[in-house]
Amino acid sequence: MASLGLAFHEGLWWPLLRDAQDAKEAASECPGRLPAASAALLAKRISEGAVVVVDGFLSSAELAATQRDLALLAAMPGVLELNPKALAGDSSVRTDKVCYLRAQGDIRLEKLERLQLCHRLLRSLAWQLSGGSECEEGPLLVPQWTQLALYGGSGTFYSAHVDGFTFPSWYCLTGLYGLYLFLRWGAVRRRAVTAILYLNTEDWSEEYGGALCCKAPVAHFAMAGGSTCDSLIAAAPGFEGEGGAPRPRSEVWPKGGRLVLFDSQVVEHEVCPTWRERWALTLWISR
Ligand SMILES: O=C(O)CCC(=O)C(=O)O
Ligand SMILES: [Fe+2]
Repeated sequence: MASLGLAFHEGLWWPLLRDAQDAKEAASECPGRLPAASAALLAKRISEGAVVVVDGFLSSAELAATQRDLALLAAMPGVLELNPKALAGDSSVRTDKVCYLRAQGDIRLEKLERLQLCHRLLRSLAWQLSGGSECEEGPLLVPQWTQLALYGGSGTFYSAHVDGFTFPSWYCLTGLYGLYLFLRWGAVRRRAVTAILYLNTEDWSEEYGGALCCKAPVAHFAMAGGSTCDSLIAAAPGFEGEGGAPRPRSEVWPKGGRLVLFDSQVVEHEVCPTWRERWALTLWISR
């Protein structure tokens, strides 16, 4: 019983989602930036299993100001730590450094207004993606925290994985152990949409490596008139994979200001070895 309790408490659910907000509440701090008319299309593409890419989600000026914030943050001693897996002694899965940013009471963010804006913009996406109403599959839940990851430029990587975890139907036959796992993976099980905002140079070169490689087709858009636009334009013709065989592998370069969205339970992805510093701010929208 004690280990069940521990699984529940330590097992991601309590620490990670206890103070999550519903989508509407999370968006109340910051108006969503996606053009309202396009948000439904993006949600549809995500539900079809595509990796949605939106270029120009941040303007060049916002990106430059955010990069200044990142330099300040990186200079704060002990703020970026090795990721939890590597800290626990396993560096075979991922080698990035991370810092978890929280919406409230995070003094590190107090003076970093642009980074705060990025955090809020990500947190406002759930309400936009659900079309400003509750989703059929249940309301979306927005954690208070985002993950800021720094991949150093020495071949840092994150091997292939899926962000969520769906329990196979037979797992209930495993009895108490199944219940333990169910609780242990509580928050991961509840991840719905992964939202990543890249904070690197806009002209990221392929030589730098660091692609987000996905086993999924890409649906590519750009903000039509900069980050205050009222519509999205399809940056690549249509939905790659639509009508034909889905592309088995897509490479998404971590260009600054680019937003990437995908179904956390479905899309297998990896960060290929990076030869330049690579920053990514991630939110796992849950349910
Ligand atoms: O930074 C990226 O492009 C993806 C990172 C990732 O897959 C993760 O943190 O789960
Ligand atoms: Fe991931």
